[in-house]
Amino acid sequence: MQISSNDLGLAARVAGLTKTYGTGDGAVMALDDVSVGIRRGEFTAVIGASGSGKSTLMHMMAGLDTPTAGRAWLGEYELTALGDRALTKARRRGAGFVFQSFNLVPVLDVRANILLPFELDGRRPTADDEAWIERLIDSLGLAARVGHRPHELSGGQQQRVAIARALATRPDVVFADEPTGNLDTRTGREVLALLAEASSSHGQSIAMVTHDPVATSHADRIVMLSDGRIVHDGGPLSPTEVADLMLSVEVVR
Ligand SMILES: Nc1ncnc2c1ncn2[C@@H]1O[C@H](COP(=O)(O)OP(=O)(O)OP(=O)(O)O)[C@@H](O)[C@H]1O
Repeated sequence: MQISSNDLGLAARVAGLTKTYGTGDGAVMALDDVSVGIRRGEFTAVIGASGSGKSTLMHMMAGLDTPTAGRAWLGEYELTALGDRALTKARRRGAGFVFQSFNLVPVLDVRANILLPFELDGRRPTADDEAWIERLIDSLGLAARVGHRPHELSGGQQQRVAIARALATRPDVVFADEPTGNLDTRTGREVLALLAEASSSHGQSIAMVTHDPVATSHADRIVMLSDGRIVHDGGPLSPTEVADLMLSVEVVR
């Protein structure tokens, strides 16, 4: 019988996930038998040193890449049971993305960038979607910028457009990969607060990958990877506690 993530109150989950890059002597095991679920409405931070497997895990959970072994579910779909076309569709419906490099389409204005997930999915926003998008544009402080193109915006504004785009379709999970990596400290903090607000006020499930202990301060849950394995999974921690945790894992390695 198929048990989807939804059946377990999870927005996404992976079981026994392994990812090996390359073969023979050059093979790298980026993920080693990882099982974890993203709980609905929670802001989960995935932390770990460079090379610990954070981005690989995110890519497998979001259906951007396929595992060597194990299974992955996103919302109602088992990603690892789908062919290419169905996988693309499941990812478009189930995942929103915020990347370090913003990844906005340069020739489209702000509004068209935010509406892009609908366009790609071949559907028109409903009246309810439109109202939600207007709310997002307002609450993210983009109302005066909707007709501008990305190069006319600051880095912080571009990331706010990326957040609006990721939230627009109310996906099962918003995956954020080092969302503050290209921003100054103050703008980075604002972006994190906006993501946290999306989770606390609107029940948006968020999985954020970061190696910055300060970026985890809004997270409800902290999952830590080391050498492709989960070595910590618990409630909120202060940046100092996160830094200590990362240091202790590095020392043990
Ligand atoms: N396409 C690839 N080909 C070969 N090895 C890869 C590939 N992608 C990742 N790896 C290796 O897999 C391991 C995990 O990489 P991953 O990018 O998931 O780590 P990370 O924790 O996200 O690191 P960072 O914080 O530096 O982005 C690393 O050893 C990396 O070199």
